[in-house]
Amino acid sequence: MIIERTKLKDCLIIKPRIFKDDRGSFMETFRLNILEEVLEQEINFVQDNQSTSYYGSIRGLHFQIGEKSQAKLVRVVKGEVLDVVVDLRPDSPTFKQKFSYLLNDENNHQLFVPKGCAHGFSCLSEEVIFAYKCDTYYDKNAERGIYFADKDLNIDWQIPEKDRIISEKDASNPSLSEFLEEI
Ligand SMILES: Cc1cn([C@H]2C[C@H](O)[C@@H](COP(=O)(O)OP(=O)(O)O[C@H]3O[C@H](C)C(=O)[C@H](O)[C@H]3O)O2)c(=O)[nH]c1=O
Repeated sequence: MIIERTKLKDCLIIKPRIFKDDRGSFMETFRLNILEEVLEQEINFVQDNQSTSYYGSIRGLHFQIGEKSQAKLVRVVKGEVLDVVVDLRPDSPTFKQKFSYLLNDENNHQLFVPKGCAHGFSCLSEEVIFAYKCDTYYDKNAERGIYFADKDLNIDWQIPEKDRIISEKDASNPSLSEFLEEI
């Protein structure tokens, strides 16, 4: 398992070692000690999630606030996504910067999304099974979102406008500047 840093502090790319033979393949998808060693902090994942998305779906940009802020370890079990992380940590040198990365069932890479960041992904393949760990339980009251097509973030989700599938909730998220005015 190789862990690489990204331009966002503590946002990591995890590259599992894949063992292939005539039967198929094997990989370790999670090793707490390796992650904690790189992050130099304890991680206590408490909840696993899984979603299925169809081509054109864009889920995000989501995060939980305050004590309910979540770190996530995200991966694609099937298909391909463009995964996007936005740094919302005011004290971070990359505050308001984004990081995008392709996750798919070929490279089997994963992303560690640190607390204080918004997260989302676009479904680039016909169907995606997306699985991830969270270090804080879901709390609907602490859930916030930023508009996926925020003009300042200018994220290229790689989905033509006519093909996009967005939830009503996500279509009505505030812009980044509107959210920052509230905090
Ligand atoms: C996240 C979550 C949702 N739910 C319920 C709430 C809704 O009734 C239903 C669908 O929720 P939502 O539309 O928020 O699901 P996503 O759009 O996939 O949300 C996720 O999308 C992006 C990619 C993220 O990074 C977040 O982890 C998460 O917000 O599941 C739960 O019961 N528990 C949960 O932990």
